Amino acid sequence: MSTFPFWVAGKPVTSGETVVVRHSFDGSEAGSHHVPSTSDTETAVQAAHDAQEEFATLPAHVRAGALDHVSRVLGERSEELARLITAESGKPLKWARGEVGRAASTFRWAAEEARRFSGDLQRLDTDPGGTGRLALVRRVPKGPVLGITPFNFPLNLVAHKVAPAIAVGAPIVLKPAPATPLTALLLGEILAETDLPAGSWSILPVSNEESAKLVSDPRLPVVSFTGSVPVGWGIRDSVPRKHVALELGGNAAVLVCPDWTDLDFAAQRIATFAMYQAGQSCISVQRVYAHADVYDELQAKVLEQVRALGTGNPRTDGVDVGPLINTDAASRVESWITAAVEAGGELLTGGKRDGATVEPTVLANVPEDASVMADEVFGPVVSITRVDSVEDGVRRINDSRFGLQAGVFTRDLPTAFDVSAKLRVGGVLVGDVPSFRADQMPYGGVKDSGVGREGPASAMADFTEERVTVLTGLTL
Ligand SMILES: NC(=O)c1ccc[n+]([C@@H]2O[C@H](COP(=O)([O-])OP(=O)(O)OC[C@H]3O[C@@H](n4cnc5c(N)ncnc54)[C@H](O)[C@@H]3O)[C@@H](O)[C@H]2O)c1
Repeated sequence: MSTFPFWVAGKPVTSGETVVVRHSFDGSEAGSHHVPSTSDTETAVQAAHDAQEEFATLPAHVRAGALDHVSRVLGERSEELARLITAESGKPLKWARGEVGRAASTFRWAAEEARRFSGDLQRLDTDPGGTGRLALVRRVPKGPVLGITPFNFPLNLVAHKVAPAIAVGAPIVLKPAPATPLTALLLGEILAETDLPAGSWSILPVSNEESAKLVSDPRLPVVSFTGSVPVGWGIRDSVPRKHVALELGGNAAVLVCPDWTDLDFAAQRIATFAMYQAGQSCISVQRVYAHADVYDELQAKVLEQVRALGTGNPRTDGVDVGPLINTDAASRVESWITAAVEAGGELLTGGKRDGATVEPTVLANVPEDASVMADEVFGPVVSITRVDSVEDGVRRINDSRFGLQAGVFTRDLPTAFDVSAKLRVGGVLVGDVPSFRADQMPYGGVKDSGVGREGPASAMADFTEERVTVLTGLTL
């Protein structure tokens, strides 16, 4: 098993202290890493601060070239990366392979955006006082970025912090999740092959306490956080004068309208994306509202699909549903299922736990205030509820403190527009489940689910601000 160095100002660093990362399925060793000391962290932050000007003025083609290199090597080393993701996160191999492909695409899109990222030219003589004046509006980095990432996508969510920061020339200090830091540290090897300036990137697998100190460090004025709701909003509240973007959790819902006839397709999508990654995705399908006209047939088909999923060792090809990140998480999910049944919900399949693995579970007609409905399950559990009208479904989806994405199965265009106008979420998928994200589109939530949008173009806008240069005495 490898022992990974951490990265300070683009250089690999080892220390006297190492930590072992274990596989949640069987406790085997996934690898280990060196732990940064306080002085390593200080060196990384100061280097980011000192690198600002050099990085911001580096030609765009150099930044884009570095991003293209990372994208290409991610593709070349995809199997090695996928196996490491599986080892440290328990994610089934097929999903881990998909994640590497997504990360390669994120770096590639960031490279393309870096090439077209530019400013604006405004003539100011539209008012008499502006005669002979021209404004050059450039976007410049707000300053070094602190990126903090969760355990569930150890590579792609790291890519969503690192790639846009490089694209705009903002130094980044990346703090990966304690449960899954190894893939980010392996990405460091690939970043180190580029000729990005020293100080432009560091990867520090530090504790939550050290992470909180980084949050309050004034040399890192931008915080881009993906993770849980309480930690995210706690960070934002603790540093009101910083620019803090939050990509947080949800209890994503699907509405199946009475006109939708392809219930096999809807059931297959619902089953797959309720259970993929054992439900540990911020846009896993958690709540399904099905119109009474289609409810019985849909429920039967979802059950059939869920029962057909392959569960077990995530390292085995063909396994769809593996363990949760640890036994504590699985116990919590199990207790929420029990509470839902005690509150009157019907357990249609699943419900049992073995170590960190929870059986794919389908519940029906659970009261809206049960945790499996109202909170974020982050486990392989989906609840199906009968509704009498599309309006009732929209009302129930909106009656949530979260608002990340939602799905609506309809082929009726006016209904699609009406529902997507009324749903209070960051994104609506028409004809599909909400568990879709592409790098070209803005991605993020409202309400407790966060603030700000990601995707290379959106994050690049978020990491920068406008700076105006007014040229005077010109013939326009
Ligand atoms: N919206 C999105 O794009 C998105 C994507 C994936 C995951 N998530 C959410 O992430 C959550 C699961 O991830 P998790 O359990 O790793 O989340 P978490 O909040 O426990 O941890 C996220 C990161 O924050 C760090 N951290 C924890 N306490 C901190 C503190 N006080 N100060 C600074 N840093 C601190 C952790 O070490 C980790 O790196 C779920 O809620 C999920 O919905 C959201």
